[in-house]
Amino acid sequence: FAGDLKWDHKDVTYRILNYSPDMEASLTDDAFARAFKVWSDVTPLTFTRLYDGTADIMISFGKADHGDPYPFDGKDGLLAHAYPPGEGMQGVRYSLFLVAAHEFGHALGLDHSNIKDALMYPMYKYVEDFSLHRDDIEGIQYLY
Ligand SMILES: O=C(O)[C@@H](Cc1c[nH]c2ccccc12)NS(=O)(=O)c1ccc(-c2ccc(I)cc2)cc1
Ligand SMILES: [Zn+2]
Repeated sequence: FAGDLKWDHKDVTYRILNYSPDMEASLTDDAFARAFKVWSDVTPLTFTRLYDGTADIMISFGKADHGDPYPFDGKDGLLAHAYPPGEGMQGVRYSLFLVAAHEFGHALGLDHSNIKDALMYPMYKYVEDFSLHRDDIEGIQYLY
């Protein structure tokens, strides 16, 4: 995002408002906790989960039209997706952890990266043993 849109406090709170029917709640909680840890590992930020009231980051699963001007349009709602040329879906696997880590990067003020291997690259890419790219770390440490 343009400018330094960032949180003015380090102890950021989040609340999970609802769950997806396709995934066990405890797995979802764990994916989100691991996605926040990606960012707290490289900044002074802490992330605390709230169970009611208003948190800094309110997480909800939505489908197509979910009440904001950006209706989801992908098959599973969350992601817009275009497969590279070739037959079939080339074994596409979605990871809630990866998508959440990417989204939380935006929620912390990061825009997209033009480095293919960066978490903040605009195109989703499944990786087994994920780690932040230097560009992601430089971006978040510039802000916090
Ligand atoms: O990029 C996004 O977060 C959303 C919304 C969005 C579209 N353009 C911008 C520009 C700046 C911020 C957000 C968005 N677009 S999306 O098509 O739903 C999308 C979500 C996640 C990802 C993504 C997930 C995991 C990895 I690794 C890399 C990209 C790509 C695209
Ligand atoms: Zn993005």
